[in-house]
Amino acid sequence: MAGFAGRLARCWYSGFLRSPLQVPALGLHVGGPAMQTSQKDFNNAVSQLKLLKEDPGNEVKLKLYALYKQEAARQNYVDLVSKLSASSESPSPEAPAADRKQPESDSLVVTSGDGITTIRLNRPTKKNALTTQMYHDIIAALQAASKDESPITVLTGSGDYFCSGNDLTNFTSLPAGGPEEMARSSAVLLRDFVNCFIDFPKPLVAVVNGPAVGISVTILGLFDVVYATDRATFHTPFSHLGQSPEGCSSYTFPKIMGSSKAAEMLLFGKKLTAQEACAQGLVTEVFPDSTFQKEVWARLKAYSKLPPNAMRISKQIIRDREKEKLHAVNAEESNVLRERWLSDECMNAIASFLSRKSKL
Ligand SMILES: CCCCC/C=C/CC(=O)SCCNC(=O)CCNC(=O)[C@H](O)C(C)(C)COP(=O)(O)OP(=O)(O)OC[C@H]1O[C@@H](n2cnc3c(N)ncnc32)[C@H](O)[C@@H]1OP(=O)(O)O
Repeated sequence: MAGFAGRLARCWYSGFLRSPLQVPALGLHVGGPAMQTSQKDFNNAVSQLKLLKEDPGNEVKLKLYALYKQEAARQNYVDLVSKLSASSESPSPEAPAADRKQPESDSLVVTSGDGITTIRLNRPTKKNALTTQMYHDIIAALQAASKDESPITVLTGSGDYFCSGNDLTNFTSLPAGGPEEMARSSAVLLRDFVNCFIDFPKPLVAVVNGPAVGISVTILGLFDVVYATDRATFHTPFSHLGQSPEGCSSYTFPKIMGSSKAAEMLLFGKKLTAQEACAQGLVTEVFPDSTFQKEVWARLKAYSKLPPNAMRISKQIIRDREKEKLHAVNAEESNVLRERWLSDECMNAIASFLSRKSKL
């Protein structure tokens, strides 16, 4: 395990040295004197760090990484304020649901309107990669949506991606219990997250606005309807990452598309186009990107006027006999992944992505 911690520490350190200029908003003075470091001071400090002859050790590197993250938090602050200013200039037709506890982070936006509750992944600069906080927020949003007034619930993304899957930097926040504790708590969170989709009682629709990767693809087997832009692709590169299938895909994908097509995706990471995913039954319908939003939302608004109890009960009849099986599959997949996350294959793949050596 020391090897893993060392590898990640090296990644963090090299990432920090590599990307000082990716830290924006340094000139913004939002606090007291201690916050008033100028861009020049910061750049000087980074240059000095690069000149150090001796490795400052893991403890110092972790401190540097934490400070670097604080600067990233300032950027989030600026992004949020500009988003608030933008939304006060152009009011959206959808309103945040008043009776709903809003997500902890602005990386998830939940709105309700026209009989539809929309859960929007809102981290476009990171291709909507799912942070640990986002998993918690999605769980809370689904729980609230299961009880709200809207007959239909939608999951979609902001920007050009639907979602690039699990945020690979989630694995760098090692808790006191080390990698084993990180793997254990991630497996519990994964299981709880997927259970919410298995148990969701109303029509659940994915509006796939762009490429989808990893867990954002596998959970689609638990949705009732999946609409995709023709720009979308569907990619589950688990073997490339030393990982294994989740989201009940080891069960739903063979059922939906047959075992050999499922194996090509889940074992070999074959990326499907939207048309291929539709031909194989994972996607309900594909729309041209130019009319995607207009056509899909018009259709969903019409569907949301159907009697809600009839839709719920029909979903129950379709899905309920599978629930027990799905819960068992989810538990098994989460346990297997817990082991996988501690494997050399997985650690090397994550370290390689974080040090920018690899991309899908
Ligand atoms: C509770 C835990 C549950 C865990 C469940 C497990 C799930 C398994 C999976 O989901 S496996 C899938 C994991 N995802 C990936 O491996 C995708 C990694 N990302 C990429 O390969 C590429 O970023 C891309 C192909 C998605 C997009 O490439 P493109 O060139 O178009 O864009 P950039 O690479 O420049 O991306 C923009 C910035 O976004 C960061 N980013 C994108 N995806 C992720 C991600 N999954 N994790 C962390 N960061 C991601 C990327 O690093 C860029 O950041 P930067 O601007 O700071 O450089």
